Formats: sequence, structure tokens, C-alpha cells
Amino acid sequence: MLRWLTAGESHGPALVAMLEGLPAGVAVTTQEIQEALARRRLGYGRGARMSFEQDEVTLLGGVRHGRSQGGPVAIEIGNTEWPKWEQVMSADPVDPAILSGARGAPLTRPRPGHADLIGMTKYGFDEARPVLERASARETAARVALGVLAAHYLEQVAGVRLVSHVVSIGEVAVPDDAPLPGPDDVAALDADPVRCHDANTSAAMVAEIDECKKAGDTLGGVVEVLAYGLPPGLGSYVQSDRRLDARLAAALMGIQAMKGVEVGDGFTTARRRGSAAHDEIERDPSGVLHRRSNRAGGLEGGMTNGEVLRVRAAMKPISTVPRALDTVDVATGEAAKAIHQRSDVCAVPPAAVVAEAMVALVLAQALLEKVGGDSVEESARNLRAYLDAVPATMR
Ligand SMILES: Cc1cc2nc3c(=O)[nH]c(=O)nc-3n(C[C@H](O)[C@H](O)[C@H](O)COP(=O)(O)O)c2cc1C
Ligand SMILES: C=C(O[C@@H]1CC(C(=O)O)=C[C@@H](OP(=O)(O)O)[C@H]1O)C(=O)O
Repeated sequence: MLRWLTAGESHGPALVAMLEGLPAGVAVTTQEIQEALARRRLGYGRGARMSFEQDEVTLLGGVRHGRSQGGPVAIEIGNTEWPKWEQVMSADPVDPAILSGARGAPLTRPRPGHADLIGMTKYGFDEARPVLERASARETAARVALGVLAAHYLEQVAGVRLVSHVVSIGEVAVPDDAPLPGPDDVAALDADPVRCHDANTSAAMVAEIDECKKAGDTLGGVVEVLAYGLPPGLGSYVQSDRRLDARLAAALMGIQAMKGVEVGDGFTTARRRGSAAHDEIERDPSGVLHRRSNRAGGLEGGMTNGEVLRVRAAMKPISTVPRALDTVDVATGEAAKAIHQRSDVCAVPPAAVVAEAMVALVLAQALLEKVGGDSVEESARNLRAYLDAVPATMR
């Protein structure tokens, strides 16, 4: 069973990520994790913090000489901003007088759309600092680091390749008939300011972000993750918590600010008649069965069906709106404007990279469940045996 956990605060000394159950022999280097984290920092519309902070990766355990060892993998991602926060975020008690500066002042004006107010209520805090530190999407760096190991397992065992891209920002969306990006387009997506595969739409998205920033406002959007080369039969229909669509949806909804998930044509399918909603099956001249279309997005009955996996997640606009939203100062009970120091205007491009990592983790978990194995070689051997047993017409 592949399991993962993260710990750490946005302005703490470091984030920590653990992956338990990864077979031995997965090739990975610190540099590759560093590069994945750099991809998460990309994206037009991000705030100042992305430019002055670095992600410092240390592989603390589970990997030796570039290969996983079969034990839990532990990764530390240092926050280079830590020296400025050492007092405010100290694990040990500090003299309250030291905390009177701007950074240490209690945050008593909770921001709408954040965990601030309900987090204070639930955990019994009188200010939002302890809530926002853990609720912050800074934590997604830890998940992206783990996603590298999962993606390498998928690729090294089964040749699976993942692609993430942005399909809309605000009202600006790629045309419905735009071709899907493939694994060979990843470098171009990384180079695009908004991780969009369509040049005209990308330019329009950048213009929209500029306009929004000028207006003191923020944007959300929709990201899509594609998985190429998945073997059929991952996940299952036999129990609700084994359905791969349900597991992918939970993983994507677990990313900060995600408010909706779509599998394949999703909500569009709901508007179609049945005759135009499904993927008809036919036999090609060599006798192999295949589907004429992929409206289902590669999943039927909660299982991969051998087509390209296609899942989308909808991100709400950034909650810390520069033209600050109304709130109440919980210290005085007076109406106030929400805390705003700095913020991303739009974080949809990095959210696509985070979504890719979450999909990688869920797919690696499902592949490992299907084929088992304590090493990459054993998993690959078991996968070959399974596929060899699938009738030639169904492969
Ligand atoms: C990559 C990424 C970056 C984000 N950056 C910001 C930000 O700079 N400012 C902000 O207010 N929210 C940002 N968010 C969103 C908040 O973390 C999120 O809205 C908040 O935690 C509450 O979301 P929830 O209601 O889904 O829990 C970001 C989210 C992601 C995925
Ligand atoms: C630090 C990251 O994202 C942060 C996510 C975030 C939030 O509220 O989610 C708010 C911002 O942080 P701060 O409030 O310190 O400016 C973002 O910069 C990161 O992605 O590495």
C-alpha cells in the first residue's frame, strides 16, 4: 500500500514529506525533485514570494545512490525565508515582546475564502496565524516532491507518462476542439507563461491576468491532467472506495482551492443524450477491440480502460484579494478589511503541476495494488504477466 503524509508550515523551517510502500529500485535524484519543484514555481501571475524564496531539497531517507531502497522515503524542503520567521514560527516558546513587530502581530482580520475564521473557531486560536501557516498551499511543494517518485515508478514499471496543462483562466478557455498536449509537449508547456498548449489562448490568459492585477483582483481556472500508457484494469468497480475515479477526485479536491473535478467530458456529458455520450466499441481490421472516442476520459466502472486518462480540476480565484474583502476584526468586533500583505493574482499554472503530482500518487498506488512487487523489476515482471494473460483482442 502506497501512503503519503506531509508536515510543516508555510513560514516554518521546512516542509517534510514521506512516502511509504514505494518498491525498491525507483531511479530518482535530488536534482530531479528540485526540477519538479522549480516547475511548480512557474506561472504568470504568482506573487513576490516565488521570486525570492528557493526550495532546498534534501533526501533524508529511503534513497541510496539514486535508487529507492524499499523503505519509507523522507524528503525535506527547506524554506529559505526561515531566518526572517525564526521567532514568529519558533517551535519553542519565545518572549512575547519579541513578537510585537509586523510579522509577529496577531492576525485578527480573517480572510474570506481562507481557512482563517473557521480554523480559529475549530482549534481555539484567537488569531489566524496558526491556521494559515498549515492551510497555505506552500504545502503543495511537499506533494510535488512525492509526485516525482510516483511518476518515476509509473514510468519505470509501465511506461506511463503524465502531462498537466491549463485549460482556462477566468473566462478565457482553450477552444473545445484544441488538440490534447502529449508527453512530447511537456517542455513547451513548462516554457509557456500559463502552461497552456494553445498559443492564442495563452496570450489571452496573460492579458487577462494583467488586467485583473491592475483591477486589484484575482483569478481561478481549470487544470487538466492526462496520463498516457496506463495499463487497463487499474482500480475497481467492486467497492466505492476502490473506484479509481473516486480516488482521483478525492486527491484533486484535496489540493487547496479546488472546488470541482471532472472525469473525461464530465459535466458536458451530463448535458448529452446517451447516444452521444458514450464511447462505442468496435473491432479494428486486426481484430483488436477499441473505443471510437474517449469521452469517458479513460475510466469506465472506476477502472482504467486503456484509453488516455483525462481529469480536470476547477480552482477558485485566489482568496487574498488585493482590493481587500470585508471581514470583522475578531479582537474588536468591528467591521474591517481582510489581512492582505501580498498574494498570487493567479496560481492556476502551478496548481496544474500539483494536480499532476496528486494524479501520479493515486495512479502509482493503483498500479502497485494491481501488480504488487517489492522492486521495480518485480512490478514490471508482474505487469507483463498480467498483460500477457489479457486476450490479444482486448489489449
Ligand atoms: C499553488 C497554489 C498557490 C496558492 N497561492 C495562494 C496565494 O498566494 N494567496 C491566496 O490567498 N491563496 C492561494 N492559494 C489558495 C489557498 O491556499 C486556498 O484558497 C485556501 O487554502 C482555502 O482553500 P480551500 O477553501 O479550498 O481550503 C493557492 C493555492 C494553490 C494550489
Ligand atoms: C509559498 C507558496 O505559496 C503561497 C500560498 C499561499 C496560500 O495562502 O495558499 C499564499 C502565499 O504565501 P504568503 O502568504 O506567504 O505570501 C503564496 O506564496 C508556494 O506555493 O510555495
